[in-house]
Amino acid sequence: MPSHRYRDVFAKVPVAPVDREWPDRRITTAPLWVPVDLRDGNQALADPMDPERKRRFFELMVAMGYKEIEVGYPSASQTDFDFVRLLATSDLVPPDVTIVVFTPARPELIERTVESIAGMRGQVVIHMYAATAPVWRDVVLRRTRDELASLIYSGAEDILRLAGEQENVRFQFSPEVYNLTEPDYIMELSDQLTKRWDATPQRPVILNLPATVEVATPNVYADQIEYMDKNLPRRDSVILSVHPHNDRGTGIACAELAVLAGAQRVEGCIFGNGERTGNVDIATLALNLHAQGVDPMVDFSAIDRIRETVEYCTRMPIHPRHPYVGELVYTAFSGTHQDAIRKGFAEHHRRAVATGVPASELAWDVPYLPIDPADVGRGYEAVVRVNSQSGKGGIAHVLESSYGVRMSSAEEVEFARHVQRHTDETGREASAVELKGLYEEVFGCSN
Ligand SMILES: CC(=O)SCCNC(=O)CCNC(=O)[C@H](O)C(C)(C)COP(=O)(O)OP(=O)(O)OC[C@H]1O[C@@H](n2cnc3c(N)ncnc32)[C@H](O)[C@@H]1OP(=O)(O)O
Ligand SMILES: CC(C)C(=O)C(=O)O
Repeated sequence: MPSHRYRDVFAKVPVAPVDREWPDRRITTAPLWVPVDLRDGNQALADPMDPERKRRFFELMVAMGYKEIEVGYPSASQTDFDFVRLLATSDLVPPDVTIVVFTPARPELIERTVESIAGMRGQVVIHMYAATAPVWRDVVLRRTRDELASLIYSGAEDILRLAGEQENVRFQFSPEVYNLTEPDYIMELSDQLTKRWDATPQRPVILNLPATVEVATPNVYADQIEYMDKNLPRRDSVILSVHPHNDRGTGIACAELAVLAGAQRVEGCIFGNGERTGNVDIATLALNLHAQGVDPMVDFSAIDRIRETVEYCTRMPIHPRHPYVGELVYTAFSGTHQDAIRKGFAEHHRRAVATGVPASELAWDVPYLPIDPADVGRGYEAVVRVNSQSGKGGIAHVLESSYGVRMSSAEEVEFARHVQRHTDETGREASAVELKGLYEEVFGCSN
């Protein structure tokens, strides 16, 4: 492998030293989640969402309780523009939901973006971006630092001129590929933008710091965020936001460490659609909080319905091992896992009876299941499934939970031998019905 062709992040950009505090902190409240499925997710699809899909996805996000939603790139396509117009002219947006529209720093596209939000009654954020990292400056935009800064300030002034008088409008800036941009440059841009946009605690500016392409271990991103948190001018008038992608497969860790490091707002996609390996998965982030006893402030109690809508709108299936939502994530095939789960369930129900606390409210300590599948609307039928990797505990659990069949310890051992022979022969999973048939063959009746 020609690994010598690549350099680590430290060879590409100065990472400012920070007296880091994030490793000692804990997350005790949910950040503000901002789903960008209708923009960053949408732009990565082979077939972008049609109006009906956009609307269905938007309604899903509102129903789940998201309070700020990026709804599109209105200057990109008529579909995007029309969708924002639909939101501006209908009652689809509840009063407590803020709409975000996305634009590059190009005057004609800013104008079109502002046109799209005319008449919007609720809160709106105009989100302007420009790539600030050296390779993008030199190769893509072909501008020096100063020239690019002028382009950004000019975009900021255009936005202010066209929409600054609208009291329901706030401003956001994203230095694209923040994680590869010099910190002093971001500091300078941020200082100028918060000054020009007149950021105040009442009308804060959102500074969104994207890991547009993941390039380093998550601790480096956390340091980069904590540095901004500690050094940004007008910090109390800035909402510090992050936007991790998942190129190294560590988008979740980047987002979590960034929140520890001071990020107040997290952009991502539900189940992680997005450019290349995706945006950070804000469903996993939310349910990670839930699993630590922190209210995620969004509702995943019917996760399969959410999955169906997301799959329909993106036309992409969700992997069976996807955290919290995958078909197999609450299922054990292997014997010792099944045995532990079975004992864990029994103990859980014993404690429920002993304490009088309903099983659905009782503290959860069932081995191998980080959360109770019922919290996300899953049943228990699929928790234990049987194949040649299974053992007597799991087999007994399936028979008991599906048919109320209880075996003695000796019967469990004997029956497991028969099942093992059967699954070894077939090489497949044995369903509950098959197990019942086998049981009747072996013991001659169903008790
Ligand atoms: C990290 C992100 O996710 S960024 C968002 C990416 N999303 C999308 O691109 C989806 C929607 N985009 C589009 O529909 C189109 O790209 C449009 C309508 C915005 C622009 O289309 P076109 O005018 O045809 O330009 P094109 O797509 O080739 O973009 C490249 C031009 O934009 C310029 N540009 C790129 N980013 C920015 C920016 N943030 N601000 C200002 N100019 C920019 C480039 O320098 C280039 O200009 P040049 O042609 O003078 O060299
Ligand atoms: C411009 C920002 C928000 C973005 O989409 C990215 O950098 O990935």
